[in-house]
Amino acid sequence: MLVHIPNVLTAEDLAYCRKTLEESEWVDGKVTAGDQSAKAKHNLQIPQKSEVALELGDVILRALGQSALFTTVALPLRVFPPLFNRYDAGMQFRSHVDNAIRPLPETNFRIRTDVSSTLFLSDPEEYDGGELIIEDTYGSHSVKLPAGDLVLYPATSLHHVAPVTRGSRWASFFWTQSMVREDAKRTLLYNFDCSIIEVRKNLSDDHPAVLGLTATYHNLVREWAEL
Ligand SMILES: O=C(O)CCC(=O)C(=O)O
Ligand SMILES: [Fe+2]
Repeated sequence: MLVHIPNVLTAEDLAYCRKTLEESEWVDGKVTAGDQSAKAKHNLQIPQKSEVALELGDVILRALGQSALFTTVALPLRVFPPLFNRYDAGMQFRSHVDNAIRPLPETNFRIRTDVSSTLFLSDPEEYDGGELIIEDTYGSHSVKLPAGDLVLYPATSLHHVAPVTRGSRWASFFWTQSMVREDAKRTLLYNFDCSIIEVRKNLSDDHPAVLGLTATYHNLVREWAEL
């Protein structure tokens, strides 16, 4: 399931991220790529362990923590520290699938990448091209969002970033290990949750239908969650 979450970053957080990134040093993006994707990847990144990446990553993690939609869509167990990339004119990231397992920097932990995310830091008017194109069983989806908005998609998807032909596209990207590994199950839970929210607009919280649906939602999570 592909989900767009608007306004994950406030205007202040966005301005702070952009200003800090403007003053930072960028390196070749191949540093965090696997073997196949290194050949496909032509962009720049902020070094993963730099203070800037850690500091701005925390700004983003804090914002995600306040997003009920992120929680209900991703059902996060662990979120990889956000990374930052940039495509200037002529840069692109050809078709690839993200690595399944990623070591968490400075720890002995690894995460399984279930959900991939891009948080746009440039507005669509600032560049041409640079669409994130995601393939699924229903075809290709082209994503180009306002700065501060997030897209989540299954990490199992083939995807690419189209060549930027004018300007520069800046983004943060990261992966989430979900409590629910399968996209199909996460999609069912998300749709179920949205329907409960709709029902609660018309029925009181102690109505037997609300109680029953809420109990079933939690019991499905209990059935499917891996912690
Ligand atoms: O820049 C993006 O939107 C996606 C980046 C990407 O696919 C990756 O780094 O694996
Ligand atoms: Fe990717």
